[in-house]
Amino acid sequence: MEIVVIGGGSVGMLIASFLAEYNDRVTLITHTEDQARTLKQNGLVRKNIDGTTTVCRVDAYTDLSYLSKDALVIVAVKYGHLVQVYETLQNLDPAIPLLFLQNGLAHLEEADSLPQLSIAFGSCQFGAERENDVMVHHRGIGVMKIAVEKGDVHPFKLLLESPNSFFQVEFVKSAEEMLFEKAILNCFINPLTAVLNVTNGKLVEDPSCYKLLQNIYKEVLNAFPEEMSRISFSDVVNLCRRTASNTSSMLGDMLKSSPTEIETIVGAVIKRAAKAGRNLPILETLYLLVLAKEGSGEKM
Ligand SMILES: NC(=O)C1=CN([C@@H]2O[C@H](COP(=O)(O)OP(=O)(O)OC[C@H]3O[C@@H](n4cnc5c(N)ncnc54)[C@H](OP(=O)(O)O)[C@@H]3O)[C@@H](O)[C@H]2O)C=CC1
Ligand SMILES: CC(C)(CO)C(=O)C(=O)O
Repeated sequence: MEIVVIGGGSVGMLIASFLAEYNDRVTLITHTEDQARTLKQNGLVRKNIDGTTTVCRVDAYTDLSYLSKDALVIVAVKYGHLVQVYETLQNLDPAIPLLFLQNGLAHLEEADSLPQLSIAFGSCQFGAERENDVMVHHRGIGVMKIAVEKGDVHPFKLLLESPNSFFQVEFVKSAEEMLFEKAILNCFINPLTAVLNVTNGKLVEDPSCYKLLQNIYKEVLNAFPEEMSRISFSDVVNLCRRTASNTSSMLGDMLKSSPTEIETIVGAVIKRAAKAGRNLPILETLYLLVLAKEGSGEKM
């Protein structure tokens, strides 16, 4: 089966490189002709956690017009780019299975209304950082969780076949639960790293950041006692440690002066707390700080 990854950024390049290790029909859909051409010429280069380099062959295009009928399509663009991608997907064969890898909550309902019969959502607990058109750094080991929201689970099972222990996939039952838990984890890491301009590891190395993390944890625990029974404070600390050298995707956006995913991650969690009559004042402050920084257009 062909695997097509839309989005030649950090996550798209990283997973395409792992998938290409055991599937010789991996295609990346990039934004620019330049990136597609260089990828085809030079291959996709992954800088591994242990300092080694892996080069994989992938195909690359800027659109899906050539797509074969037996493809699995993985969407690895930022939330803000999904509107454009949805338009393309509307015109694809409904039999083509789709997997969405965005952080946040807003895309869950939106993607459900696409014509495709099999739709799954993923939650990536690894760190990835694109260096240039052909090179990506693997910045933290973590599983990719997948929940099949509708349709056939079978086409997604192919993702379980990776022989590489650094790329592990796990199936879970509820996409809603999985995405909410990941959004909560992102609420601890993404806005703080974006505001402070630090890597994920700094949040647990610096005593003041650590205290802030503890305070946010207490606040979120109070707002969502049931959901938080599945997320311990050590889960938060471990995610920071496992992705210590990563620039979070939100900080990455700030550094590029690109729109962040603050609404679909932190905004959505604050709204859900408000519905339950709970306030999240620390998180709301971070949310506003990110919005203010974004609005100022200041490059960090
Ligand atoms: N980076 C990380 O460590 C992690 C990220 N995530 C999540 O994964 C998702 C993707 O993030 P990330 O990979 O970091 O983002 P990036 O911005 O690095 O990558 C997204 C890529 O998609 C490209 N793109 C946008 N629209 C299209 C399109 N229509 N067709 C083809 N390519 C397109 C962008 O091109 P251009 O730059 O030209 O716009 C960019 O190269 C986000 O939701 C993020 O929150 C989850 C876990 C970890
Ligand atoms: C897993 C983590 C926190 C890695 O940085 C991430 O999801 C992100 O950067 O958006």
